Formats: sequence, C-alpha cells, structure tokens
Amino acid sequence: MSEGLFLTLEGIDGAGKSSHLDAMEALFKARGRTVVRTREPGGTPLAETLRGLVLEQAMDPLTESLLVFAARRDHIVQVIEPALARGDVVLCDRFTDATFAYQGAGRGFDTQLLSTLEQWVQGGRGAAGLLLQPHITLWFDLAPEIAAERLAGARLPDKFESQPVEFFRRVAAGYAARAAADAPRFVRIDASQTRDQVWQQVETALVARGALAPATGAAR
Ligand SMILES: Nc1ncnc2c1ncn2[C@@H]1O[C@H](COP(=O)(O)OP(=O)(O)OP(=O)(O)O)[C@@H](O)[C@H]1O
Ligand SMILES: Cc1cn([C@H]2C[C@H](O)[C@@H](COP(=O)(O)O)O2)c(=O)[nH]c1=O
Repeated sequence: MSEGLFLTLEGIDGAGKSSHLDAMEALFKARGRTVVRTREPGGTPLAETLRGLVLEQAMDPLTESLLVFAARRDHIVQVIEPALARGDVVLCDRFTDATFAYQGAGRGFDTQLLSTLEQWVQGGRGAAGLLLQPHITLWFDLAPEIAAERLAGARLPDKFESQPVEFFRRVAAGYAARAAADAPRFVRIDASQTRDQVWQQVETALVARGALAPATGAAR
C-alpha cells in the first residue's frame, strides 16, 4: 500500500481556509481518493475535549502548548498515521505550524521548547526516526485587519478570535517565519483575493505539486 498524502491548511483566524475544504475534498474524491477530513486541535473524541478547553479557558502558554500537543499526539496515533498507512488523503485544518505561530509567535512562548515537544510527539517515524510533517501546507496569507473585518459579525469569537490585531500580526509573522524555514513544504496563497481567485490558487498549487495524480502519495 502506498503512503498517503498529508495536506494541511494554515493561516490566521478568518483567513478563509475552511471555506475551501468542501471543494478540496470533492477534488480528491473525484480522482478516486479516500479523504479523511480533520482539524486541530481536535480530530478524535479526546482531542476535541482538549480543543474545548484550549479555545474556551484562560491558561498560561505552557499549559496551552502541552494541551495542543497532547491533542495532536492522540490525533496522530488514532487518525493521521492509520489514514496515511491506508494511502488516504488527510485534509487537516491546522497542525503544528499553528502552534509555532499562535503559542510561539503570538504568545511569545519558547520555540525551542515547542521544537522539543514537536520532536516527542511527531518524531521516531520509520528507521531514521523522522518527524511526521505534512507533505504540503497551504498557507492562507491575509492581513490581520482584513481577516478581522471578515470575521466581524460572522460568528461569536472564541478565545483566540477575541485577541487584538497586534496578536494576529505576531501570528502572521510566525507563519511567515515557519514558511521561510521549510519553503519546499509551504505554498503561499494570497487570501486577499476573491473566493474564486483563492480557489484557483489552491487548485493550481495542488496540480503543480502533483497532489492530484493517482494514489502514489506526494513526492517530498
Ligand atoms: N476570499 C474571501 N473574500 C471575502 N470573504 C471571505 C473569503 N473567504 C472566506 N471569506 C469569509 O470570511 C470568513 C472567514 O472564513 P473562514 O471561516 O473560511 O476562515 P478560516 O481561515 O477557516 O477561519 P478560522 O481559522 O477562524 O476558522 C467567513 O465569513 C467567510 O465566508
Ligand atoms: C492547532 C492549533 C490551533 N490554535 C488555535 C488557532 C485557532 O484560533 C483555534 C482553532 O480554531 P479554528 O476555527 O479551528 O481555526 O486554535 C492554536 O492556538 N494552537 C494550535 O496548535
């Protein structure tokens, strides 16, 4: 059985990533792929419980980081690795880049410690002990002011969505740094465009990366 495709979507709150999940799922299914659509924090009953705590309760950055990595560990073991082993497409709304962007850059938490947690939770894959990382990360890049306008009135803000625009400037810078550090994995999507134009960018990126080819997994 070939290795599956692990695809993540990232960006600040309100960047517009979730708006394209249905169409992405349909695109893969039309090519005969089985799609596991999931999100972080979350994706398993335990991780969804932890998500509720992280999104609703005030806590210090270390507690927040430990909870998102604990949720991630359960998600990887229960859902992501089994799906990839089956050869499925895992379409995941946020993953570890969000931790570096939100807890690291946004909250100012120690990124060395985040790297250690990343190693514990995602390391030890295969004989070489590699880190589990997405094959492709679509980074929806949008100015925090525009994202805030889009979110205003769209829904009741959660703990993160209630943060001031300065917080999201730091988060956006955190994503930019993470993308620069692993450029082959990231595709920057200009999320300021119309929905249709953003979708065109997504589809073009998936074609260019060979993600829509028959089920052989993405090269990386
Ligand atoms: N290209 C676009 N132009 C204008 N508005 C958009 C665009 N894309 C999405 N929106 C709107 O912006 C809001 C946020 O979109 P969406 O929920 O997809 O963002 P998100 O990145 O998934 O946010 P979050 O991470 O906070 O869940 C929604 O009201 C959505 O309808
Ligand atoms: C994975 C992850 C997420 N967050 C934050 C980012 C968002 O504000 C919420 C999730 O909400 P969404 O509507 O599903 O985007 O959680 C975080 O702070 N750290 C993380 O690792």
